[in-house]
Amino acid sequence: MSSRIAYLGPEGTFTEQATRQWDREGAHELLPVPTVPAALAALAAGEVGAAVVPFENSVEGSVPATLQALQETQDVRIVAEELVRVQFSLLVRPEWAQRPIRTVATHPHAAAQVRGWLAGELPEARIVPETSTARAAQAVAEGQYDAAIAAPGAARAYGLAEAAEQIADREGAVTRFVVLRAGVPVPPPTGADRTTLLALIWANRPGALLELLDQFAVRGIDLTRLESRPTGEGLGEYQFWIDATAHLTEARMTEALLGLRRTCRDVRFFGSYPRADTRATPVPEHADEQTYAAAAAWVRSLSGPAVTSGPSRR
Ligand SMILES: O=C(O)C(=O)Cc1ccccc1
Repeated sequence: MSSRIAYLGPEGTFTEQATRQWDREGAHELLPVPTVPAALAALAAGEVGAAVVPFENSVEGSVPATLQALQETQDVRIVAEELVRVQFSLLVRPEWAQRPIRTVATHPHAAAQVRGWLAGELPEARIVPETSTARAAQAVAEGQYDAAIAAPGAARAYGLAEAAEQIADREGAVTRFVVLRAGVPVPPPTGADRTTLLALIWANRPGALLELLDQFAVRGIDLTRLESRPTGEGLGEYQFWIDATAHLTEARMTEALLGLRRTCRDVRFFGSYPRADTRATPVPEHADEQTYAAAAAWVRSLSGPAVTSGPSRR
């Protein structure tokens, strides 16, 4: 398998920062690709061993292009996640610093996070969506637009000047990136793990969403993201992306998956992997491994000679 890593490029994206953070030792060759589907295609073709894509932002929510591309893939697993603090600068060609800014290019997720600043400072400018913030910076260097909104590092990569720094409407935004691989086993549990699922519920079934949520609620599993996305099959046909803070091999998660599989039209498993913040979510006593094991032992014991009292919990 290739040891190269594809990432949403070109050079200078936030995704590159996430990729370097994951490839701490710089052991892998990094391959910038223009779009998320291109990263997944390189993975499927075996041209790279892993792909890093933006997934979710603390201000703007999920990255729809990533969810869409993942919905269309087969056999891709999330094996890790990385968190990157994002900061945005307005980049211009140095020789153009005094010219009026009529066009500003950036990634839609970045545009959404600087909307207030743009409305105040450049109310007349046309905002042009690009495939990434660094692609926007590169296009400014090529003369296609007057300015780009990108990471400060993109200024260095493309010889641009920072006309304004720290322009996000909300400070401290964090983006979550996922590392994808194909045909690999699930990494072992660490005690602070996340599982990503896509569940397709039966349409026109009252209570179907409540039933889905109940699979987690009764087993003491905390959800960190729940997102409805259209299936594309027709109005009212929805599927749900779920991030749950438990590992596939934990009894409470295994049982929740059994429940989902029984009650949903389809369930796709996108992986169990360590949480980047390494924060372990407390497990309620009724849902921890020992309690599940004790309960299972009790059920097994029932087929033997009559028991006079129930088990103690531990
Ligand atoms: O375009 C980039 O630099 C990306 O990596 C995608 C992105 C865009 C805006 C916020 C976070 C990630």
